[in-house]
Amino acid sequence: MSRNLLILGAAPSLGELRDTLIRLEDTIIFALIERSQFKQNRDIYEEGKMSFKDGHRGSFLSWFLKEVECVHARVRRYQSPDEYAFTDNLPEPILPPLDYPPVLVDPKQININDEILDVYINTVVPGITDTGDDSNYGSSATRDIECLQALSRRIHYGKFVAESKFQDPCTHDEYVRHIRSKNRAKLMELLTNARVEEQLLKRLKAKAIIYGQDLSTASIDGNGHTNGAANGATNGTSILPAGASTSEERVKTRVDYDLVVSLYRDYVIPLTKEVEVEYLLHRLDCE
Ligand SMILES: O=C(O)C(=O)C[C@]1(C(=O)O)C=C[C@@H](O)C=C1
Repeated sequence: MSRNLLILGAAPSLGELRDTLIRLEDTIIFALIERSQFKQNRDIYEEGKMSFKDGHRGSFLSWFLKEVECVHARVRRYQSPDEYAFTDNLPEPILPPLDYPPVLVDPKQININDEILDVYINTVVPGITDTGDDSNYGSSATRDIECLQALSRRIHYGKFVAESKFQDPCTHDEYVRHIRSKNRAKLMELLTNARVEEQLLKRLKAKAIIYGQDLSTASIDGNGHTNGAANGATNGTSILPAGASTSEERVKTRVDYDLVVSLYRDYVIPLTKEVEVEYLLHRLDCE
């Protein structure tokens, strides 16, 4: 069960924060599946490919992001300490501020959305889509924004995780020592939990296989179990498709599950850890 920041209070536990990270896995997998139905549509990411009547200079995606983020800023999305905008100079909210519990020290100082955008456009999109152009620019960019917002939220959640680890009496003094000596490597070592990462990647693969199945050609019995689906559907008890007997056999899913796993292994987890280290390095600035 995960609850939002207003309900979690001033000291969310590491368990509660990890629950949110687990729920965000679902959001990210479904967002990737949604984007993968459209072609790569490279032109939407390239500056100068389209001209804008309002004088915008930049890619179609950057135009769309700015418009969407302006609306979201007006309803105070970026006042939430776990929401980070990709564009600058956003308008003030039309709603009064909410009273978020002060969990983080200087919550908005670190924002690595430029890095996330770069990985997303140059690695994720080419990985999950077929090359080519199907003219679905608005639909593709809408899905891109959903993917980017979910990835950004997940990765910047590292600040909350870092704060919780910093507050833990068992490791507090060690964190303070490494922060004072600005020892990034030691901080990285201390905050890393290899077992949690390993479990996460296993769970993610299972989810990507299950959520990614195309059940449109499957016959489904009264208990919701699928039988002999053409496209990687399960036999009800196993996450493997009917006919696939070993975990080595490839399952055809709407988004390549190995790609989802490598996205997390090579980018999402390392970037979250980068945010954690950066946050910790500034943790004592105001004390
Ligand atoms: O759960 C944690 O302890 C985290 O710091 C989050 C996270 C992750 O990105 O999923 C990052 C570092 C740890 O090694 C394990 C997992």
